[in-house]
Amino acid sequence: MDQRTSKIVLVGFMGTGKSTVSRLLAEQLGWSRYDSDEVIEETEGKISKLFETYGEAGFRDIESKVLVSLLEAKESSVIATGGGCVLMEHNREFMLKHGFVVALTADAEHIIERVKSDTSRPLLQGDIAANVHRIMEQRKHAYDFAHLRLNTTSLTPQQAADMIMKALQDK
Ligand SMILES: Nc1ncnc2c1ncn2[C@@H]1O[C@H](COP(=O)(O)OP(=O)(O)O)[C@@H](O)[C@H]1O
Ligand SMILES: O=C(O)C1=C[C@@H](OP(=O)(O)O)[C@@H](O)[C@H](O)C1
Ligand SMILES: [Mg+2]
Repeated sequence: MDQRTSKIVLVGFMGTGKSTVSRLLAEQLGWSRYDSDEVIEETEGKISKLFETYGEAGFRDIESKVLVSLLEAKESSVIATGGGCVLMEHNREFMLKHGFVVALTADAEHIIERVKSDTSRPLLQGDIAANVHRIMEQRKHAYDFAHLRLNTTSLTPQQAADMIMKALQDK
């Protein structure tokens, strides 16, 4: 990890709490916070529209560019990524090089409960439960590369943030 600046990068499946926990962590650390999905929506438009117009591959290209720019910025920050950005090897390498990468996990049933009334994730629309199970199976090892894994199934977002803070102090 580049020692000139510090970055905490949260990765994990949709609904594991990356966006939520990143807010708490950034507040606790007094660091900036970025969420790649929010940056994309501010600069390029709604994620569902981007999937419609450019397909998933087009969205991934935009996402990778945003991720690289956030990781290269010379400031300490907490970065919440979208759940699929880990699918590109280059992104995984870049995250490991520039930050402390924390993978949030949760079991499928809790994830379904957390995301079922949210229509903002195009990959989950339709039969949300079936889509969660199918994509989780496809990505079952996708988050294994992280420096740290944290199962949030029975944690509140604050407890998850506290455990990440503790891991940083013990590092
Ligand atoms: N540890 C948790 N326990 C219960 N609900 C959670 C937890 N973390 C996040 N949530 C809720 O789950 C939903 C998805 O969280 P979010 O932070 O958007 O996940 P992600 O960014 O990983 O997709 C939100 O409604 C959030 O409030
Ligand atoms: O896992 C994925 O492929 C995606 C996750 C989403 O972000 P969250 O993980 O924050 O839900 C968002 O980037 C997009 O809908 C695609
Ligand atoms: Mg998110």
